[in-house]
Amino acid sequence: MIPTPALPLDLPPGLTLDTRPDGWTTLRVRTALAQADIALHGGQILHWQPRHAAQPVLWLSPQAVLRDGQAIRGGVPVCWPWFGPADRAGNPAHGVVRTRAWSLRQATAEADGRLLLSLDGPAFPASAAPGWQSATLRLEISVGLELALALTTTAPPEAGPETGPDTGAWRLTEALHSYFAISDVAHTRITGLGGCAGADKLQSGAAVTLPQSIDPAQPVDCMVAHSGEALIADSGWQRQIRVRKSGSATTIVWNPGAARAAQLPDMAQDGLWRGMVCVEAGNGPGQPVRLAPGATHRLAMTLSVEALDGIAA
Ligand SMILES: O=P(O)(O)OC[C@H]1O[C@H](O)[C@H](O)[C@@H](O)[C@@H]1O
Repeated sequence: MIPTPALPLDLPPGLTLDTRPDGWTTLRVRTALAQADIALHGGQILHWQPRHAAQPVLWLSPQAVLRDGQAIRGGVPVCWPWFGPADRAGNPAHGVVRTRAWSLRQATAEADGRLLLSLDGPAFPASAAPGWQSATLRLEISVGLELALALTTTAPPEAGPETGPDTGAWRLTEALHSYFAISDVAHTRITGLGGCAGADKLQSGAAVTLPQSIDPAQPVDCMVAHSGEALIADSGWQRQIRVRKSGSATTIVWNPGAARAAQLPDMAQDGLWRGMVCVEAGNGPGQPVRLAPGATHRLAMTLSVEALDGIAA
């Protein structure tokens, strides 16, 4: 069933509703500063391109589908209230909100040309994520020459399941799982994570320390302790994408490579994996957030794109 989106009656200039041929609704932002498309399904930004960028900044699989209960492959999926595999059988990876309908709470056009959107997280049954159904989740999106995303969690008012020093707290893992568009993995390097330590998911979670320059032409799936910025330098498109973040103690770097991509939904088409890389802002299982009942936490990410200075080999 395609949910009917709840929308404010008056949309500001630059924001329209787009009903796609498959019946799903996206919010379409077209301003003097940038263009963006946002699906209410998953509260997921699918496209952002500031006016000075010749190419979209976010990658969206041409095979992606908007389907109830399914995640959209690309853009910035919201992983919440867990990142990674579920801790109980039958639950999906990466939480319960990337496959459900969010609602638009507010949309405003700012005097400086930015368009601000505020989305409320979806309802979900208690069985999907026990206790979390009484949390409040909100995503704020600022579309302009930069793209800023802020995901705010207010923990349930009741005591959570944690024991030990944080008895009664809620354990949250999460990510803004950004997929970036690149000209080709062969022309791209990721920097800013050199020396950061964490887990290599390709080696069953073995300890890893990242090099100064990551070559995404080799399969990579690492979650490392890192709270600074990362750069995605692309000599093919002569640009670099800057990923800044706050409230995030983990950065996740992922490219599946050819063999794994062939097994993944919406990535199997020959060569699609070469045009994307994920550099994600989160709080992973190695650095979970523990929230007292009713406490608030804000995970934020700001993206910008600029001419390439040089590429680290
Ligand atoms: O296929 P999905 O459930 O969307 O997950 C896609 C990817 O997300 C993250 O980047 C993880 O680190 C990967 O291990 C995972 O494969």
